[in-house]
Amino acid sequence: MSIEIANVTKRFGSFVALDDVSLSIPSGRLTALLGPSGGGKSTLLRIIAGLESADSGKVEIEGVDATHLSPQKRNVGFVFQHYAAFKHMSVRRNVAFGLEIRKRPKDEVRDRVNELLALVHLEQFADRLPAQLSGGQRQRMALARALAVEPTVLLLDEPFGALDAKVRKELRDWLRRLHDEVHVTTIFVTHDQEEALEVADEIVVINDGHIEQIGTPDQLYDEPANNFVMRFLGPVTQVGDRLVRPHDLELHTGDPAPDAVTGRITRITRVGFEIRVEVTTDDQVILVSLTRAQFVPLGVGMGDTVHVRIPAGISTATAGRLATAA
Ligand SMILES: Nc1ncnc2c1ncn2[C@@H]1O[C@H](COP(=O)(O)OP(=O)(O)OP(=O)(O)O)[C@@H](O)[C@H]1O
Repeated sequence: MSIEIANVTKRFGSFVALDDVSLSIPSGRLTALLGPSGGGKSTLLRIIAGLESADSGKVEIEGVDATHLSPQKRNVGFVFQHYAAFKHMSVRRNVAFGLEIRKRPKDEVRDRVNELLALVHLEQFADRLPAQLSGGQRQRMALARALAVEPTVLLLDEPFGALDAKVRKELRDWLRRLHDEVHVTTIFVTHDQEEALEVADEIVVINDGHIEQIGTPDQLYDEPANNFVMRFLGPVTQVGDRLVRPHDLELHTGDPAPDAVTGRITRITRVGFEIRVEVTTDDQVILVSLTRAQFVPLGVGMGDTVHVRIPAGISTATAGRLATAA
């Protein structure tokens, strides 16, 4: 285990930002801290970095008690949402900075910087100033700079948060590939469930100062520990007293299956490859998500009567607890 967090509590005045949090983060993995705004993700990351100190509890990094170590002594690299580069220095010099202040030999610095610029695909921009880069390129430079000093742990706080959706997506894929190449233990904060599901080996869901669940993307998605995780990880809809994912539902016409509920189609929306069908029953509105290939053969339209059922083996939640459909 690379990072051990034991019983960490952090208060700001009377507000409890982290409440007795314990967590093991494995070496060499890409771990996401995921949760809603204000839940405590950044505070936890800053405590690992040494930028904030816990009121109680312990932080261990690679077997060393880091609880009272300064950030410089923890050998961590950071990248934040708005990365502060040295504006008057070229990309190359920005990346070299950490090595130069450590007085590493010139040849070694040059070779390492070239290697890092290649890794983040910025070789051709080495002599530009940071202001001459796009937002995505600047965040890649920030990552190269953080990696230059070979940190034990790389900490990323919403590193792509300020970028537009398309660039975010590209950088996400790129971060995953980069991590597969360098394998440095990486922790990144995000409030975007899709980003966490796509990139992380392991996800820690943090809400209201405590951990709701830790698991792989599949575990969280398929076996959410509670309603909060189920709702946070993806869309849900309610059928009777059960929460279920809209794309897990089945729609049929004709005679209703014994376990189906019946309603009328009150809305049909097409979003890319997905068809969202709203079915209104006597007492609820159910959202069903189908592919075009599933929807077209049904031959249904607005106002038609349809039956909705939860197929066997689908993970559902009831108010307050989890159940699996029989
Ligand atoms: N220096 C501080 N002084 C007072 N309150 C703080 C301070 N830093 C954080 N908080 C509070 O602690 C709570 C947790 O903040 P934190 O930044 O860890 O949340 P987060 O999960 O990272 O949210 P976001 O995604 O919005 O950054 C918030 O309610 C925040 O207002």
